[in-house]
Amino acid sequence: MYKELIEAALTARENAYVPYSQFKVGSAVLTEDGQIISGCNIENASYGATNCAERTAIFNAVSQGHRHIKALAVVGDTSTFTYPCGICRQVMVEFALNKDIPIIIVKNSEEYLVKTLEDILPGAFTKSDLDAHKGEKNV
Ligand SMILES: O=c1ccn([C@H]2C[C@H](O)[C@@H](CO)O2)c(=O)[nH]1
Ligand SMILES: [Zn+2]
Repeated sequence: MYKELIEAALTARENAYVPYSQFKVGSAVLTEDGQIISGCNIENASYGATNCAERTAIFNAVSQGHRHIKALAVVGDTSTFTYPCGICRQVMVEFALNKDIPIIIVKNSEEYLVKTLEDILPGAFTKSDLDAHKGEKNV
């Protein structure tokens, strides 16, 4: 079922720009209209400017006009499962169709785990928290 998304993440990993960590990561997202859009990690000599594969894939989708993702796959470069970092989890929440979308943690094309976004970032801070604040503010 997730085969195409996993293959897109594996292919995207080939373009990872990782001169500092040598740790290649690939990711792919499924858009609301069924497109698959991918991304890789892109490092920088100023390490903090590095962009993870998951955010590259999401930002790539958003910059092509998509506002909601229905699923995301991520694959690292080891014999273990690579989970998304905290910043990427928060960015996923911003653009996910809902908190139950599948996040597919891939080891290789045969071995993967399927979690939900709520599983990996329970009780996330969202736009609705800001909306609640606006409604309650009395200055
Ligand atoms: O889920 C992850 C975890 C790490 N990285 C990248 C960031 C950096 O380039 C390298 C090492 O942290 O891996 C990702 O792209 N996604
Ligand atoms: Zn990340």
